[in-house]
Amino acid sequence: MTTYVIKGARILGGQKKDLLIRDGVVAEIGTGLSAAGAQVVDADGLVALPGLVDLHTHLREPGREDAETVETGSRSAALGGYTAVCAMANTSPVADTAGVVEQVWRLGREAGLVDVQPIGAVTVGLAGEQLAELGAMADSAARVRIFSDDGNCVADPRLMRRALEYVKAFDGVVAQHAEEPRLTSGAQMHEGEVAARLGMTGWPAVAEESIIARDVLLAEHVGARLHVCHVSTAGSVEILRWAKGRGIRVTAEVTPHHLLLTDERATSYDPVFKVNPPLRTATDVAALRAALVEGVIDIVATDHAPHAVEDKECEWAYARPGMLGLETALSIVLDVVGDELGWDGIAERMSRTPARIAGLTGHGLEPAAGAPANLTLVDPAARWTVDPAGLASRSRNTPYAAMTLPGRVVATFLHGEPTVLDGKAVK
Ligand SMILES: NC(=O)N[C@@H](CC(=O)O)C(=O)O
Ligand SMILES: [Zn+2]
Ligand SMILES: [Zn+2]
Repeated sequence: MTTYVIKGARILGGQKKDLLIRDGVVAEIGTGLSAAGAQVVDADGLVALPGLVDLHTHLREPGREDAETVETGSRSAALGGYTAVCAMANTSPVADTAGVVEQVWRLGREAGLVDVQPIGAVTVGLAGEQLAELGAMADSAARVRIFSDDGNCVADPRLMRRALEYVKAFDGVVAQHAEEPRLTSGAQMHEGEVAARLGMTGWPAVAEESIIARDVLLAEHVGARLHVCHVSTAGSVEILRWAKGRGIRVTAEVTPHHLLLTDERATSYDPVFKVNPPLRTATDVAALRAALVEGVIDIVATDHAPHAVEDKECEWAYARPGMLGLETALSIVLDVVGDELGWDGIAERMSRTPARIAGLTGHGLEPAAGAPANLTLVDPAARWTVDPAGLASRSRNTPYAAMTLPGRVVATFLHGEPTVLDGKAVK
């Protein structure tokens, strides 16, 4: 293994330090460091963050390798500054058995670009009828701790209760896609003024909020951990604030796109803006930003949802919901709440807290002597323009095409080896 000396990176607290990286760990941290045969990485002007952790990524393998593979999604993640991603279970076949989660976990190891932590399905085939073999997935080599039917809501309250009871035994967590399906049938976008103007069927905020309200009460009743995926409304924030005030064990994520974009984008009829839950109003966006800064929403998760051209470049009504996120997440977060959060807040919401929720002990750690060397170096002064064709993802469905964004990932280190150097993937 190569030894690296990262020279003059700004670490949290603002000091400039050198980091000596050897045998997968930060061996030394100080000033004027050098080591025989070491490769020097000039980090003058760069900020060192703990490697980012994404709690919500769709990698599409097995089943839709034309849209993304574990390898291409992992490369996207590394370029976005991530060292770990949690891979959602809505693959084909669904990740509802020990066999499938172990396959995804193994593919992640083989790609070696980020740590891929599979998420297991809550119900067999995401059908919402029968609990999947949660215990077997937890005991497998993939050591699954997060369970989600994401894409679908676990709508049956009795199944949701049983899933919460089951995962409590091994301190697992159920990550809910909060969408009361009876309130969203045929929905195309956020139910509101814009949908009325466009004549599209709406997805009302209450479809999300009613499930979150129900689930925090179930989590309280059971005493188990609940995680709420992609929170998108101001009302959801109020329910979460109430639940946290009561001491209910609930965490929540918001996506970069829900922090930036609104339902006005649908007026373009460009399906790149079709996503689940839908883009909401400017009032919702403001509430989500404030909740993330305050900590009512714990983390940013990308909900990176690659889709093949034929599933996205078609009429709005037929397009699949979802958008890319891994390569742009940090820049969007810096753009919308960077000043309020500061670097420590960014590290908290994009690395430390997601690592803690997922139980990924080697991630989300400050660079310190002896800690696993999972870190990312960011140039806060750089700006870059998003070119869909230049992304490492196999898909092209970014809503940020041609936008110029702040902050560039210059290098990412995974277990002491670079996956990204000079802003380019190493392999
Ligand atoms: N977010 C989306 O719009 N789509 C996701 C599913 C999901 O996250 O619900 C997908 O798998 O494409
Ligand atoms: Zn979802
Ligand atoms: Zn998702």
